[in-house]
Amino acid sequence: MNLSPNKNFCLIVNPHGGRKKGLHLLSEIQPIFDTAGIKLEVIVTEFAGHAREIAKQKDLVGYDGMIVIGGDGTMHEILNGLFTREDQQTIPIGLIPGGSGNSLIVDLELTDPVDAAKAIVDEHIRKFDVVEITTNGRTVYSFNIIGWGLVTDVGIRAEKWRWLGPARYTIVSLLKVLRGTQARSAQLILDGKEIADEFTFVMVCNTRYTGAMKIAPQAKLDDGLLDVIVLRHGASRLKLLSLFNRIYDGTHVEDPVVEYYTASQISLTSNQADPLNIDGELTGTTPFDIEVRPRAIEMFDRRKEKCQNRLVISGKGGQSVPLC
Ligand SMILES: Nc1ncnc2c1ncn2[C@@H]1O[C@H](COP(=O)(O)OP(=O)(O)OP(=O)(O)O)[C@@H](O)[C@H]1O
Repeated sequence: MNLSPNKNFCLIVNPHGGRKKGLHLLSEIQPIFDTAGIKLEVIVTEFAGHAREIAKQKDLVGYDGMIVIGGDGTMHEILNGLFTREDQQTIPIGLIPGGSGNSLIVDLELTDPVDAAKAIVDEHIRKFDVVEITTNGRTVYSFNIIGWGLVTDVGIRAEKWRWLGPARYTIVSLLKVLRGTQARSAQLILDGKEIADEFTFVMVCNTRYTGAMKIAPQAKLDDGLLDVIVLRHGASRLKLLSLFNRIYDGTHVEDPVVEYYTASQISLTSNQADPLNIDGELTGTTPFDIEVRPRAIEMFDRRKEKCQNRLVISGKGGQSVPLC
């Protein structure tokens, strides 16, 4: 069912995301909203952090939703703006892929901007989990991943090589593996269960995808759980390269060196203050504490809400439990 006429949406477009086609995308999708009788108030971001400022401060009264044209970085800003509003108001978010990675949109299978726009017009609203991270005495909100170790090393280098486009993550990951990965000692606690060891990386995932990589193939956006991928230190370069090859279809998790857990409360303390990769942004350091805020954000999706089962996993075993 289409949105009834006279709906008003605020549309925030990042003209610098991805291949800088945000404004072009806007002209492509605008007719879909015009035809549906939906009024768009367009705001073009003028600086990094502007989307966050808008989401935090804009008077939301009279708007039926907020549309975002951008990538994971822009979505991260919107989420953190919304969740730190003084009036605690919220609004359904519609995402149009205008970045490089677009992890959430890949999860939702809405990588075609026209499909993403139609999902908004069709008004299928779903509630998704939000991740609350406490790091350095401040709170950061995430919808995608919290990465530590190799994952952050890749993010730091990839940021310097933005000119390579989306391929930068793959190229940098391969180079890091070939040069040899660093061992980091840490204590990881998953719902009270402690794992103390040397790790290559720990990745806490809310989405299945991070960019085009299917890092957490079992992850669900609305199950109140996070999927944790753990790689302890010690795997050979050859093993890491073969795993990297399998990360795109998610079969890396079938390898015994990859541990896969689900948890809703997670903390990690390492020997030194290591940087974190939160939704692709390099922000915060270890130690950190994580908690899920189940189904705390409303988003437009192609599908309507429906009750599903999911697999709750610890190490290598698992059991299927209903979500609702
Ligand atoms: N007007 C602007 N000038 C410069 N930077 C901007 C502007 N508007 C937004 N930004 C910044 O651009 C950064 C990148 O945008 P975004 O994350 O949407 O795209 P991306 O990095 O290409 O995609 P992804 O995060 O999906 O890989 C964001 O972190 C945001 O802060």
